[in-house]
Amino acid sequence: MRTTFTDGHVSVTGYCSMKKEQVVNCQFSVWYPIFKKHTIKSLILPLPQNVIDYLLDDGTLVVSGSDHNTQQTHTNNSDLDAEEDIQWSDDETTTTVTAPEFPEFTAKVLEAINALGGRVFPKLNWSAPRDANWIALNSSLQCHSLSDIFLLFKSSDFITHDLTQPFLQCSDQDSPDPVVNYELVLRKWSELIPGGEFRCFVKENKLIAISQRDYTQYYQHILKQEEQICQAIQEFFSQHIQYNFLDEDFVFDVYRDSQGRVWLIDLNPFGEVTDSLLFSWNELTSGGEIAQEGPAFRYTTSEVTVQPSPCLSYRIPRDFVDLSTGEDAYKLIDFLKLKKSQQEESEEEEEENAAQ
Ligand SMILES: Nc1ncnc2c1ncn2[C@@H]1O[C@H](COP(=O)(O)OP(=O)(O)OP(=O)(O)O)[C@@H](O)[C@H]1O
Ligand SMILES: [Mg+2]
Repeated sequence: MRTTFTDGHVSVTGYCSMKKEQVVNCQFSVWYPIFKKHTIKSLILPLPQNVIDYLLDDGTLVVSGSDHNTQQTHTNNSDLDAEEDIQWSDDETTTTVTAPEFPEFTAKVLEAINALGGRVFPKLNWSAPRDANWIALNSSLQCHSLSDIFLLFKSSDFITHDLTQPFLQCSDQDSPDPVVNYELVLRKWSELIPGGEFRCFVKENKLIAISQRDYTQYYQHILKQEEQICQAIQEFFSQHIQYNFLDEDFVFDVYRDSQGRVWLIDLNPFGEVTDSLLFSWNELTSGGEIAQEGPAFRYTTSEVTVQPSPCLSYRIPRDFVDLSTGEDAYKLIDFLKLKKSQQEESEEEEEENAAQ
């Protein structure tokens, strides 16, 4: 969920009157228990306040490597003979940048990651850090440790949006903001083929529209199987989703796997915080041509309309910008250190694998 979307769609506000309650209902921990059987296995961990504070503190991007078993050096002077140790001193006083440690939380997260098979997709109450995948060593949202998760979360505007202004675009601004209990959502990593993902718009409990999710690409199979796809999604909706959610207006995302089985991926508020993809919010709310008979189904039909990836515009590395303006050298240093330790670790793994 986010406030702005720089994908060429014109963002016009005021089409729908999304309420704070609707946003509350779309939190992962609200919908997951209802639709557990039809979605990817996930675990929810409450986020302690000190972890929230750390995620919001953009003074330093310090990511602890302690759960990686790498020897990060937060040192006293006696260790300084190690070649790689750098001490940042500020005249007489020595400042050592220390990554905060959250031993209890780290243990819980690692346990959850292991229970989910060692590789997870992380989210907060609403959003995944999709705008930050470029920063990860593997350029993916796949995480193996808490430091992988922290690096993505601290680099993501979508995550900051969840933490600071989840009710920004709601029409009932005069009412007090509902209390949000922040949660770390860990989902079992699943190799989803982007061409199998669709976004479905539900208004007054009626499925009115379906859009290809990755609309920047042309997928021939969608064109070929238009009927079957639309049919499978409609059946999934009427059998498992319709009337089972707390709201009558919402947006749900599905994945149709290679066997044709449909899975629920996410639930989103029916409103402009949710990207309307190949529709416009005006169309979806005005009740015009859409959904006279069954849902309208839209997908990209040729290479000609292929557009650049919507998240490209998020890829300006904030840390480099800050460094260039001289505001915070530590950020870049920590970032580079982290990259280095991850690199070394993956090299070690490779060596171990090679040795076996
Ligand atoms: N468990 C998973 N394993 C691997 N990839 C996943 C997993 N869950 C989701 N994804 C991928 O990440 C994308 C984004 O996931 P999700 O919809 O949960 O994020 P979001 O922040 O709610 O996105 P949006 O802002 O579009 O609603 C999905 O379209 C899918 O491609
Ligand atoms: Mg979503």
